[in-house]
Amino acid sequence: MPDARLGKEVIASPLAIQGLTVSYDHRPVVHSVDFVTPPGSMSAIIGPNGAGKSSLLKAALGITRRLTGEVRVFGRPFDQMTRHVAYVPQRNSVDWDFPARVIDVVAMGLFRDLRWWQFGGSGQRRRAMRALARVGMEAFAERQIGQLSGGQQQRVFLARALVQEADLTILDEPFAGVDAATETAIVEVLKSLRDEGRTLLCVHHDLATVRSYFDHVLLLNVRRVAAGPVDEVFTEANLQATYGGRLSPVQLARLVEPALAERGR
Ligand SMILES: Nc1ncnc2c1ncn2[C@@H]1O[C@H](COP(=O)(O)OP(=O)(O)OP(=O)(O)O)[C@@H](O)[C@H]1O
Repeated sequence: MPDARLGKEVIASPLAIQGLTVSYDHRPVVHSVDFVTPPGSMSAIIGPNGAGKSSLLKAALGITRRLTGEVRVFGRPFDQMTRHVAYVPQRNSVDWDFPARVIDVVAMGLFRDLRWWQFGGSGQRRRAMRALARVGMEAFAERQIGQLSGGQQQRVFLARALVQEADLTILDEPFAGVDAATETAIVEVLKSLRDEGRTLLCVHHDLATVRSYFDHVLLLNVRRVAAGPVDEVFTEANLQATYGGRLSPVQLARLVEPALAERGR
């Protein structure tokens, strides 16, 4: 049962982080962060290099134990909820030279749901092929993963998360190093998942696309600068605070009020 001490918002939330501090060698790289993702939302974690974005994700996923504070997935500890969470790591964190076919990598997303005698069944292959079709990669099913382009690799990773049919999907920089067409394709898939009521949380670096891709945002620079709906939180003052005043007034105007910047040309 969910912890009765926690508020209703935390119990209903796909991911609720309270007072989270992550430290390496006694140095906090994430400090006292509170953050709640609303159900059926697409949220971005934004912040400069070294702001603690990946460390926060690792804490949320139970990958690092160097933390204090509380992380709850639908009101429960992550360990009890792993079936409900899919994770798409950074593409460059994986050895793509490992000999494996695309279809096998995608089907691996199903393994935690299966008993050993169910491995290799035709049902799994069908589910993996459906996921590959959703990201436009069914023609590559038999290819070795080492023969794919960066954008194709990212689509395969997304397909691997899709077969899990998770309620919460966490993605670490899903658009890093992909071309515009692949980025658009990935965004469409993510938005369709959100429209099905699923929740997505992405580490994201491109400030220019925050407004069109996401509905909620966490601005992070070791500490939480602000969090909430993009319309309320993605403001000039909050961006300056997050990036330590390193964005020029022109950059800020374009990011915060793109329509106004367009008209002023
Ligand atoms: N395993 C580790 N041991 C020691 N320090 C670490 C470790 N992992 C990360 N750090 C440090 O923690 C800080 C936050 O790193 P993190 O990777 O979480 O930031 P980030 O916001 O994801 O950065 P980027 O945008 O560059 O990916 C950095 O100063 C980094 O050097």
